[in-house]
Amino acid sequence: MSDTEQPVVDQETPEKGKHQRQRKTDTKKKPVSKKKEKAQQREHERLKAATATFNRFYENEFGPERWPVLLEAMKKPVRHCMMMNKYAHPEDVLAKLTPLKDDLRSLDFLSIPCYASTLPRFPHPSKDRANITDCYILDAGSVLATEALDIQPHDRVLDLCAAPGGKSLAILQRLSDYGNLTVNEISPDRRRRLRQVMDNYVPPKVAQEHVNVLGKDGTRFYHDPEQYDKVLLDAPCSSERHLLHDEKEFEQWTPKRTIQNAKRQLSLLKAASYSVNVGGYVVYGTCSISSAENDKVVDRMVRKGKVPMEVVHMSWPMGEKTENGWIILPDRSDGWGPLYFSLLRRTGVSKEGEWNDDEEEDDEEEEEEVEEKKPKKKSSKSKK
Ligand SMILES: C[S@@+](CC[C@H](N)C(=O)[O-])C[C@H]1O[C@@H](n2cnc3c(N)ncnc32)[C@H](O)[C@@H]1O
Repeated sequence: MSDTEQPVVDQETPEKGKHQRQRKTDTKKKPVSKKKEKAQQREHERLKAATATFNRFYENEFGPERWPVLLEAMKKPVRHCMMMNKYAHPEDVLAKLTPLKDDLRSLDFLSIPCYASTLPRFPHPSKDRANITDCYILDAGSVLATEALDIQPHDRVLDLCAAPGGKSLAILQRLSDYGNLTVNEISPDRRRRLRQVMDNYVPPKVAQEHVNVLGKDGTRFYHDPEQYDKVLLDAPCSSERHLLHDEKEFEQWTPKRTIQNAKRQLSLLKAASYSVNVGGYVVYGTCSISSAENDKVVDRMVRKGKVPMEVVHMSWPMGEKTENGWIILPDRSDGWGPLYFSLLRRTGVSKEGEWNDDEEEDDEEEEEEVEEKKPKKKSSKSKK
């Protein structure tokens, strides 16, 4: 799922990856040493190979007609929206929005005030009279994922992979004085950013009484069994759209990466399911387009049944229905996404002591699936 926070992005100019910047300097045609030339050649070959593998893999997923269209849409800059912060003073917020009213479009399908903009740039978030920041810029798809949890004012909520905190903030917008939110983040640097977001957006009294920041490994989050009404698992994932804008990261991509991610995602989903009440809900989400990281993770969670979970099939205002959830893809959703999410409900108590017994067997199963997908030389045919 998308890890977007306060990007100062130009909405119309494509984000310039290092690759694009590199090309610009290359056109100056300085004499290049043989050694440098060879290094450039190797770099070029690596990129070409990664591009070919990437395209083959996802053409297999989406079919030869859809994939090029989706790829082009993903190369465009991510579309953002402006989520208003309910803790900011209403008069200050009104003063900010009034001059912008012709450029903002309210996203009415969301339950918290969010705006899309026709401006090339969103206005910067600013401080209200009490030093609370008034708005947060994020991918609108991200708000949709938290909407799926249908947060009630009194809910006890866990955000298991929370930094930098856009979705935690979206959850807080719906909680009242009776609810509380636990935000967890493993990375110390990112946790610092998360705390900063909480400090900037949430009044100290609310943060003190209703927000709990933890730094645990989410795959081992087993100390709070059946403690939460709702759990958001916005899982670390392949983030293919971001990869397309970062040449160095993109070069590292192989189909194995999606399988490694899927393993970690399943461990996180198990812990999330263990933490939710019987009858409570987990939203599992990613910003990956790989079904191995999306429907298949949910499938394996439900199939294993050690914490009994069922998929809740619901209707949704945007995106495409998948086997276990919804996916919002930028070629068909006005530039938003990618975002996958699935809503799961816990249906019973967990069976103690049987947690990890057949994980190894599962992992081998998945590795085989990827190996099988490798096409033979030069075959451009896909299964769809
Ligand atoms: C997709 S991002 C979350 C974005 C966040 N929900 C938001 O809306 O701002 C995933 C986060 O999970 C964290 N993470 C990765 N592995 C983790 C683990 N084992 N336990 C907890 N957090 C983890 C990453 O550091 C990253 O910050």
